[in-house]
Amino acid sequence: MQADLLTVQALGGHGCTVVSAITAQNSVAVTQVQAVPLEVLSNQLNALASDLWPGAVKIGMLGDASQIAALAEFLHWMKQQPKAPLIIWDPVARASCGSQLAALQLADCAPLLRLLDLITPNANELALLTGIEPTDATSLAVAANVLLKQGAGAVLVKGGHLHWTGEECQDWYLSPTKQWRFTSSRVDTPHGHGTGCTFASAIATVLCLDYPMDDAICIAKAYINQGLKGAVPLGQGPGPVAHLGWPVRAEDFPAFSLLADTPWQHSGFTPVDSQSLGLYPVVDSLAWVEKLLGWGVRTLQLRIKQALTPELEEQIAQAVALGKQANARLFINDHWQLAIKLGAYGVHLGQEDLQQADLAAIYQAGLRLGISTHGYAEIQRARALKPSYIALGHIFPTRTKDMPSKPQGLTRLRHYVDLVNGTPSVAIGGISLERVEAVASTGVGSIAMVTAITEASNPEQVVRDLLARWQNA
Ligand SMILES: Cc1ncc(COP(=O)(O)OP(=O)(O)O)c(N)n1
Ligand SMILES: Cc1ncsc1CCOP(=O)(O)O
Ligand SMILES: [Mg+2]
Repeated sequence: MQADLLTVQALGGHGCTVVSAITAQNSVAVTQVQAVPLEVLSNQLNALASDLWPGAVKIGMLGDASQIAALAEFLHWMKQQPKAPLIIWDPVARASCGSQLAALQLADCAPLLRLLDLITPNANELALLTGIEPTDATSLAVAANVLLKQGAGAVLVKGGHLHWTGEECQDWYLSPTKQWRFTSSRVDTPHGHGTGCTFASAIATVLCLDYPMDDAICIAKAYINQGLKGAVPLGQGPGPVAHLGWPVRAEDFPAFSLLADTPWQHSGFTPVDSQSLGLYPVVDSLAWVEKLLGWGVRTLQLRIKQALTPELEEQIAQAVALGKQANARLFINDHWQLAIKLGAYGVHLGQEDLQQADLAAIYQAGLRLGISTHGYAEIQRARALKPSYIALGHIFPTRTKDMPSKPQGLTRLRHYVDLVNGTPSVAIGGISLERVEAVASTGVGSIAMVTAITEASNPEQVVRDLLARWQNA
């Protein structure tokens, strides 16, 4: 519980606690576990809920089956209220010193499982709950599915005890619609007391700060990695994981992939010839490409959201020829086959496009590749592909495209610029002339935009002003 509160505090949340059991424990052993009476449990829950409604509830060890039932009843009520909290359960069975803390029986847990947005068992807890040892990817998925069938929204199997993954620590996220893997190198330290609680509390806190689940897990994992690297011995057993604030070092973040992604080793897409791509208009016609090149633009994108037709091919062919003549960096959006066929400078692909496109063909053809991202996890997925640039968006509200994600804002953009760690970066979404200096101050290498140019009453003047402002920013 101390680890929970330190984590919530360090990541910018405010934590309140409900004690389910009093334990006598130190870094070496747990010598007593005494569940509190049900009345005491429910009085604590009511006291907090009537005062400070939570954005998320993180549950740790529960004393016995009657507590699980009482808590489930309370959370069921909470879930029906207007601002239902997210509920995350770290089903603690053992302390990190090895002592048994609680027995976990699936039948007892069923009323709670169906209320969960996320459950975060390690390999032992998953096996205790489901009776299935996760000895490989298949058995892990079968075991996780047992919990999903009980109604849990998602299962994150923590990789600390998944020894078959070798030097890698892999955390597996499975929900009815999403399957992800978060991979880090194992941190070699005996000091990891409180790691499980810290991880789940970090996820809960970051979700409360309005990050999506994939980002919350990514940030929580980076928080754990930096905390393990910074852990020092205190007491005679494993020292506590350190609480070092919002993670910012790229090396602490896990790799992120969809389970459907095919691993692929290569030395990196052809680089762009400048760390800073500068002004990057995104337009939907050959006529715009021609005008922009004439006004001095040297990075641009042809984004025609249309199926492949001979007319489209002709437009793209002419745009590629114009781009070459002007020695410009012309990226083709989505239509990677045509881009390869016509020898374009580069291709821009989004996260969904990555699943359809033949990346190896783009790589072998020597085309540059830009990838869209909308947060920490997608940036990590993109980084693993070693693209020519990474686009970060959408920074401000945009009318140009329906975005499933929320605007990122400048603070997150600053963090993302650190995370891309040297890969050229592009900011996109709602960027206008007035916002150039603020966006440039984040250190991002380029500003991409649509309507600030295409809907301007004097686009040529706006482009010339944008070029000048970027130069001076
Ligand atoms: C520079 C840049 N950033 C992001 C996008 C968006 O790409 P994507 O997510 O694939 O969406 P569509 O543009 O295809 O609708 C982009 N095109 N360019
Ligand atoms: C294609 C795209 N991808 C993310 S935001 C965006 C549109 C940006 O348009 P605008 O500059 O008009 O906000
Ligand atoms: Mg696309």
